Amino acid sequence: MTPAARISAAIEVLGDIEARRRPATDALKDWGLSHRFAGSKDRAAIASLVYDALRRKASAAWIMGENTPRAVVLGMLRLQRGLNADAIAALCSGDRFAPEPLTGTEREKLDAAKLDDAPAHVAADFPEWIEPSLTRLFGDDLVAEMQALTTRAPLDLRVNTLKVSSREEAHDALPHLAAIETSLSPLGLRIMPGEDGRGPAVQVEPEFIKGWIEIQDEGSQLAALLSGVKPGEQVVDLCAGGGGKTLALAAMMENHGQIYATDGDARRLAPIHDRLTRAGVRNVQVRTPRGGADAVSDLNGKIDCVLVDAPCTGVGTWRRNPDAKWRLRPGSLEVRRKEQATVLDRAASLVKPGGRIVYITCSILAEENDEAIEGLLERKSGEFEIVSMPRVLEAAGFGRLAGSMRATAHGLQMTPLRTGTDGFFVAVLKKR
Ligand SMILES: C[S@@+](CC[C@H](N)C(=O)[O-])C[C@H]1O[C@@H](n2cnc3c(N)ncnc32)[C@H](O)[C@@H]1O
Repeated sequence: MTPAARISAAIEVLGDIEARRRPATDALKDWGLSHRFAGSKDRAAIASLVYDALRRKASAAWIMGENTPRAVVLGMLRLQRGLNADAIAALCSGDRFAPEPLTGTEREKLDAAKLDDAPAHVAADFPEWIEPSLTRLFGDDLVAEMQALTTRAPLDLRVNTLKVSSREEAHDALPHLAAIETSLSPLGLRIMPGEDGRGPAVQVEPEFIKGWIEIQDEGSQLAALLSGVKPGEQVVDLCAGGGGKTLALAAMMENHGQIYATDGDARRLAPIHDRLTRAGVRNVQVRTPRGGADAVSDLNGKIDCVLVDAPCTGVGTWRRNPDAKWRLRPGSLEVRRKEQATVLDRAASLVKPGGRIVYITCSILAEENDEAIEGLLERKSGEFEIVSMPRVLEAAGFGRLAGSMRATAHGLQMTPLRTGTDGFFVAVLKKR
């Protein structure tokens, strides 16, 4: 397919996403099924155009003065890909499979491409209704912070110290990935996205299959490291899901002590078994819930550290899932908040006196971060105290990071702008 034909395809897919209000992955999959002639490079290029258009949907529509899929794709080519009006006109030739030629107005709009008067939620591409929450967190940095969340995310790897002695060893074994060492996590390797937005297929690397490396955002690595878990501790990973954090905790504990990994949804736990084996983890008991029964009821009051990697809106991962932001609704935030209260209450009964709850979300919304913590403190009046973030950072050996992370009322906020990671929140509560 020509570059112009790929743009036509991206406009078509975007139209499908809008018309049927469906996730981008589904629309792209359907497009691929009905256009079997398109090769894998074409599909990847089209997906990349669609995701970039979703990243800049509001600002692209603003500069074009209309909200059609064509306008959004054209505006994105200008704003996100940096093409000038001439380059875009050359692509829109009207030839077979190419988009129709630019109208005079489109050309003028692309030439001007002005966002100066755009309101913050347009200039930085987020739903207007979350602006009050974001303003409370970011203040004057609102636009810069949210614009950083419209960029493409790198692919981060965590080096598994149960299998490799050092990050350097893994790095040296994978020179063709052109990875760089992450600056904050001592275990991270970072692969920048390619021109077309694609990353390498890390899962086929022999080192991945041997368990030397895991795919994990640097922010997620840091969140696990800030838990400060140590060899010999009793730990519950209450929302373990596919086990991303569980694996990181097991490596920190050097396979000593015990991690109980569970999740409210048994299906989410399914991949964890293979991942534990591949990573050489031997200190994890997977507790799969059955028939609605609590899988860790025997552990009440016995646990040193309960990790709550809470269900959340995932606003902090919008670089990777840009269509999720346009589907976020107040109702879904409310549902997540109730789930967060449930998991925090469950964690509160598992932790022993003197033990701690480490609360993590991949969100930047105060409603599911500081406010979730405030909710627990109120419900369990006097039982818990916040561990101050300088202490958490010092204890985990990360005192030097205090300046890069944003301190909130009760925890720490990582963001693409401040830490170059996904937007992660971490708070630590100690049981008195
Ligand atoms: C952010 S995901 C976990 C990701 C995982 N820890 C990782 O690092 O790969 C949140 C998880 O919370 C689980 N969850 C939701 N409500 C829950 C509940 N009441 N009890 C336990 N887990 C729950 C979801 O099924 C989901 O797997």
